[in-house]
Amino acid sequence: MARITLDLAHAYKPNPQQDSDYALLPLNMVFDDGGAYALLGPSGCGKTTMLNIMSGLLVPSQGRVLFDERDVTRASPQERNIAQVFQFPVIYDTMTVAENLAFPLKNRKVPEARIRQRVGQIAEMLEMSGQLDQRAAGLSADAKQKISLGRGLVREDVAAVLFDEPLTVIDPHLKWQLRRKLKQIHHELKLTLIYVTHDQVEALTFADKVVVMTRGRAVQVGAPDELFERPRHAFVGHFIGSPGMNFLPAQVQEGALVVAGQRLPLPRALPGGALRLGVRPEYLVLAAPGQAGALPCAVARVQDLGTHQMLTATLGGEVLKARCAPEQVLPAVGDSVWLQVLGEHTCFYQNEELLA
Ligand SMILES: Nc1ncnc2c1ncn2[C@@H]1O[C@H](COP(=O)(O)OP(=O)(O)OP(=O)(O)O)[C@@H](O)[C@H]1O
Repeated sequence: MARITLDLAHAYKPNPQQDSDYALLPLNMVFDDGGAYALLGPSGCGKTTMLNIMSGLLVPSQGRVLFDERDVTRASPQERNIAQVFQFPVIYDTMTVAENLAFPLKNRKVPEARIRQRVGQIAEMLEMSGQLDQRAAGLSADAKQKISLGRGLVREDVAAVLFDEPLTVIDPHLKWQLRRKLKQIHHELKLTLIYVTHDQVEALTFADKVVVMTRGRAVQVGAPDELFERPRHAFVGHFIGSPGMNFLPAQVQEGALVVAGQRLPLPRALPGGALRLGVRPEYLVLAAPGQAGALPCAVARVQDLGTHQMLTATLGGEVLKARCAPEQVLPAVGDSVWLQVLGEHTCFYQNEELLA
């Protein structure tokens, strides 16, 4: 295994002039040996570009890639000793499940006894022990993709295992199980795993550290709870969570915080200029009329979502969402409601960046 350092940028077109010419803007990032990482972001943000640069399928247009201290910028995937799992199964239909799992080990001339042991271990982890002697051809798409996962995980000597949206073809119920399974496998095998997805649930369940990306930029690398509690960039607040963070334009004026034309006590030292106040629906609670740090809003919608209720309210032209307990008695549509926008979980952003 290896610690992977990226100090690079990538543009597919020659002579990039502006930020939008880059698939990956200049970045400096370290993936620790043995870590479980997810690269998370919307379509086109640069996840696959970053993964392909790590695997050696793509040479960055500037900068370099290090595996530990070794410069591998121009080394092939084989030279880097990387295992990869793609969206669709890459297996041999004519071989049995066991032969498929053994293949990467046979190629590396691992002794037979060790191969049997390791194939047995991986099959057990993926709950495929009963299918080891079956031919892959007759298996479902889900089972075939499980074999692909197994082939990615079977070698002990790889620098890292890279996954590119590996659960896309998997049935939703099994997907849920496999996400958890992969996390457990990571703890048992202690391999460096890097997992590309645009699905936050997948990223947050699987990874110890999530790299959140938008428009070619890695805007935050953090544990799932850090991304939830202290999004360092407004995009992270918006992208993580369901729904994402509420944002309100705000300004410091004469020692007060002005939000939607109302003056609130300044919660902490904040600079002048345009700010954005961010508060997650989970922390936007109902308050008594006139309570410090609360604002009067109009109830636009109340939804019973089983595990919780979602209250949607408007404040001037802004829309706010509050996640409320299922049994909480909520005001009716059209009523006025006071919502606590200031509290210990409230974040402030300037130019999209979290202020200290
Ligand atoms: N071979 C290529 N040639 C030119 N531009 C490319 C190429 N591959 C990707 N791009 C562009 O680079 C940017 C990043 O693409 P990339 O595939 O890395 O994003 P992604 O986050 O993996 O998206 P998706 O989830 O849709 O695969 C996009 O604007 C894309 O159009």
